[in-house]
This record gives sequence, structure tokens and C-alpha cells, in this order.
Amino acid sequence: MTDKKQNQAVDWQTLGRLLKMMFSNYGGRLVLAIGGIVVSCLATVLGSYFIQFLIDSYVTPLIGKKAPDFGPLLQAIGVMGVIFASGIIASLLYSQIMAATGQRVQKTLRDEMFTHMEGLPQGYFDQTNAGILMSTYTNDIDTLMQMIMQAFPQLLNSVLSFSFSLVMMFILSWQLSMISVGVFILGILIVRFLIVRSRLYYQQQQREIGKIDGFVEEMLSGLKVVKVFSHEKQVQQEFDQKNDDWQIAATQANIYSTSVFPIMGNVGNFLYVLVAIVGGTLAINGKTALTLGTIAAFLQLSRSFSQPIAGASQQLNFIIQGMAGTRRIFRLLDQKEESDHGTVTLVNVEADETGRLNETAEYTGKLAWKTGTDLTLLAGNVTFNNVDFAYGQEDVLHQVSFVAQAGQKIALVGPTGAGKTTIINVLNRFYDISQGSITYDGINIRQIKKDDLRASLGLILQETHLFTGTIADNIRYGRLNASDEEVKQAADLAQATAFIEKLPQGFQTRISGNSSDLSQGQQQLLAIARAALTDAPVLILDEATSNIDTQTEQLIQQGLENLMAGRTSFAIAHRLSTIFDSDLIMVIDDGRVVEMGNHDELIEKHGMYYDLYHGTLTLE
Ligand SMILES: Nc1ncnc2c1ncn2[C@@H]1O[C@H](COP(=O)(O)OP(=O)(O)OP(=O)(O)O)[C@@H](O)[C@H]1O
Repeated sequence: MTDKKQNQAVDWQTLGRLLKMMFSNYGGRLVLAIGGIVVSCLATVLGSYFIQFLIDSYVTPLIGKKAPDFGPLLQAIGVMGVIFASGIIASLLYSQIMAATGQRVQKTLRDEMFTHMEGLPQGYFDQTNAGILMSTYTNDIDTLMQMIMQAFPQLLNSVLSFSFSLVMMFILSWQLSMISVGVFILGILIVRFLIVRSRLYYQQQQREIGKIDGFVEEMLSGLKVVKVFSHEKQVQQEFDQKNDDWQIAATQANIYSTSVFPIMGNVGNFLYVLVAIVGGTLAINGKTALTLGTIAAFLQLSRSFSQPIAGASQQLNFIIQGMAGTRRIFRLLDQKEESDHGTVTLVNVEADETGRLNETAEYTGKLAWKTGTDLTLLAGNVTFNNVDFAYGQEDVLHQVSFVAQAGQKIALVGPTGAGKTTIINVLNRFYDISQGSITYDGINIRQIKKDDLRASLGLILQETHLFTGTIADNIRYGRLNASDEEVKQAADLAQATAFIEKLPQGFQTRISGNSSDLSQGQQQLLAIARAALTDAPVLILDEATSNIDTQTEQLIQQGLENLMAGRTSFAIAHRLSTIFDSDLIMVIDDGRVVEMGNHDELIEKHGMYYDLYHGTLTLE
């Protein structure tokens, strides 16, 4: 979106898309609501117009009569009552319809956004601030709903009231109408100035609130770091600055937008007085055929002619805010979902008496790649052939080649920023490589369905994410249909049972989503148990760097050893002590594999690994 477009009063493309979406889903309701608005406006204008008849045909003839008959007058007042009552009913109807429609659109869009977001590539989240994304779900959806429930119907109401009143006014008196149009043009010029100013500040206000959301999100996730470095004061100052920027923009936006009503109200009053004076003078001089009823009706109509201008300008502001939010919502919905052309799937298999593999829906603990109707037992051989990769323009991996054989323990070591995590990111296809190939049991990973590829790779990250629920629920996240017994076995294998059983309700103990009630070591043990339950044939471990007490560290190490037995594993090592027994150690530097071999071979080489081992080089 260009800046020019952002500053445009209304982005017609976005508006068109929104209206199309609303009409295609809720066409019937919207037509009914529009009908309600038309009836409500007509009722107001006709009611005012009727005053002319009421005075000229029913009230004036009664003046001076000795025994006046009020019957016809009462009848006429009754008709007027019916007109106004139908206006009230119609306006209640359209308000209700628009409120319900706004809520439905909100729910539909939120669902769509969430579903769509789940399909977006990792790269999108790496580049998008989570707070700004959150703000799309909350603020932008809110302003959109306000726009649909309030601004759209009231704007249409204002435009119709204005147009109907104008027609009626010309029918009553073209001279007074010309005066009104002159005053109207003056009003429009004032409102236009105010709107342009307030629009700029409203847009700025939305941008500032997005920045605040982003900042709060970032600070919440990094609160510990802030405390460790005692940076609370700087953070507070930075936050205050952002909050001040928001306040300045919001105040300016409000000053201009709230001036519109009082100013236009007074323009309306001015018009009222002007019409009364000019109309009265013309009637007294007998220059025109203006009756008392005509002047009274005209005065009433001049109100419903001038008031909508202020109302419409106010609603236009809400529409501008709503459109900015809608644009961000559509931008999220337009993000390209992760493409997946893979056809090879992962299935559970069991062997019959002859050793032939048969696919089964049951969990068997044995997996196979399914290509067409062919089944190949998943072994866990992974090969990188001259892999190159770049994040955008930045080349990160260069000619990376290695063979990880089924069941081998592979360790990746190297300085920070060397590209270890990136090797894992391209293996599970969070990102696609630019050159070379990666094969898994001889199949190019591009041919494997992404979900199935990822299901075959168990991931244990440095930061364990636990969800609000019981300990058992959290382990079961690894395989949702696992039985209690299987959950317990996984915890046993991960060496987690001892600490779990010490908790008040054992496996049924509830923990909170931010897992502050468990130590980091305990969280790691749960992550290992979870991965054990997933039973993925290939494991990826991003070793924790944090300080964990020696006893828990030994437990974790034992849990990992148990888990790695019989599986191909890739461990990103931050301490060399955990990788001495690896089958293959790859030393990565600046996106290249600079050395490869087992511990003894690499020590003999007297290269980078040797320097790391002897402390001449460090990993962090
Ligand atoms: N999402 C990303 N977008 C752009 N560049 C990135 C991204 N992730 C990593 N990089 C860059 O790629 C390079 C390799 O990063 P990577 O995370 O693979 O290193 P690493 O060896 O795992 O480091 P560490 O041990 O510190 O985790 C770094 O220069 C980093 O700045």
C-alpha cells in the first residue's frame, strides 16, 4: 500500500472488497437494513413537510372560530404520529440488523484470519511483530465492527436525510432553498478543513497504538532479560515516549473531530435564524406566496438538512479509521499461504506374516513413506547435497553437504550465527533452499507433504512451550490419542516421572501457560517426554544453554540418550561435553561445513574443533 493510498479519504478498493464480502454473505439482511434507513429518513422528512398542511389546512382555519371543530386537526395529528412511529420502528429495525451483521462479520473475519494465519510460512512470523499482529485481531477488528454497526448506516442515513430534505425544501420555496444551499457550502468548507486535519491524526493514532502493542508484546516476552540487566527505567522511558506520541496524535485527532459538531450545530442555528428572518420578511412583504405553515415546515426541514452534515463528517472519520483497520485485515488475509506440492505422505504400517507392509489407521509405532501405492519403511537417512540458502538477499548456507545415516547421532557445533539453526530450518522446510537438494530416505523433501515431513521430525527447542492444562495434557500434546499408560511410559523414558510424582496432583497437576510454576529443567524433561510420545523417527534437539543444576542436567542427558536410542538425531550443541560420543560432528562456520568427523578424528585434525575443545575458541 502506497502512502498516497493510505492518505486517501476512502480507499475505494478496500471498501469495494468489504462491501462485496458483506453483500455476498448477508445480502438479504443488508437490503432490509437499507430499506429501514430509507423509511426512517422519509418519515422524518415527510413528518416535517406535513407541518405545512397541519398549520395551513387545519390550524389556521380554526383561528377566530367561535366553536372550532378539533376533529380534523386531531385526525391530522394522528396521521403525523403514524408517520413518526413508522420512522422509529424502521430505525430500530436497521440498528438491530446492522449490530447483528457487524458481529457476524467480526466472527467470520476472526475465524478466517486465524485459519489463514496457521497456513502462513515461518518467514512471515520471523518478519512480523507479534504485537502488531495482535492489534489486527483486537483494534482493527473493533474499528471495523464500529464502522459496520454505526458508521455505514448513519452515513447513509445522513446522506438520505440531506437529499430528501433538499428536495422537499425546493418544493416548498426555491428562494429559501438557495439561501440554505449557500450556507451549506460554507459548512462543507469548514467541515472539510477539520476532517482533513483529524484524518491525518487518526491515522497517526492507529500507527502509534500498533507500536505500543508491539512494544508491550516484546517487553512481556523479554521481561526477564529486562530485569536481569536492570533496564526497567529505560524500558519505562521508551514506553512513556510511545504513549506520549499516541496521546499527542489522539488529542489532535479529537480536537479536530470534536469541533465538527459544535461548529456545524452553530452553522445550523445560523441557517435557522436566517430562514426565519428572510422567510418572515418575504411573507410580510407579500413578495412570495409563503404561508405560515410553509415557513414552519421549512424551518423544521432546515434542521434535518444541516444536521446530517456534522453527523456524516463524524461517521466519515470512523470510516477512515475502520478502513485503515480493514486494510490491515485484508493484508493479513492476502499473505501467501505456505505452498505445498508434496505428494508423498507418512502412514502407519504393520508387516504381515510374509513381511509385506500394509497401511493402517492405527498407531503402530512403525512409519512408512507412501508414494502412490508404494510403501517405503521410514528409516531416517538424511542427506544434504550442496545446499545453498539465503534469507531474502542474505546468503547464509553455502554448499552444505553431509550424510546422516539412520540411527546416527549427529552434532552441529560452531560459533553463534554460523547457520546451525538454519540447517534445521531448511530440513523441516520452514524455509526452502535455493540450490542443491535434501533427501530423506532417498526422497527429495520437496516431494513430501510438509505436515508429514514435520510429523516425522521430533523437535525439542531451547525454550519449551507449555500450555495451560495438566502435566498429562502437556505430554499428550505429542500424540493426542495416547493413553494414560503411554503418557506415563513417555515420562519414564524422559526421566520426568520422579519430579512429576512429587507434584501435589502428580500427572493431573495443572500448570499455567507461561510455565512459571516449573523450573527450566523440569520444562525440558516434559519436552523430552512429549517428544518421546510423538515417537518421531528423527529428532532435532536445540540444546538448552541455561544453567540447570547438575542433577537435573544428568536427568535430562539420560532422558535424551533414551530418546535418541535407535533414532537419527541432530543436536545443536552449545557445550562440547554432550557430544563426544556423536557418530558425526559437523563444525559449522559462516554457513559452511568446515570440519566433519567423530570426536577423535576431529581432535587429530588440529582444526577449529580442536581449538574449541581446548578453549582457544568459544561457542557463544
Ligand atoms: N529469520 C531470519 N531472517 C534473516 N536472517 C536470519 C534469520 N534467522 C537467522 N538469520 C541470520 O542467519 C545467520 C545464521 O543464523 P542461525 O540462527 O542459523 O545461526 P546459529 O548458528 O543457529 O546461531 P546460534 O548458535 O546463535 O543460535 C545469522 O547471520 C542470522 O543473523
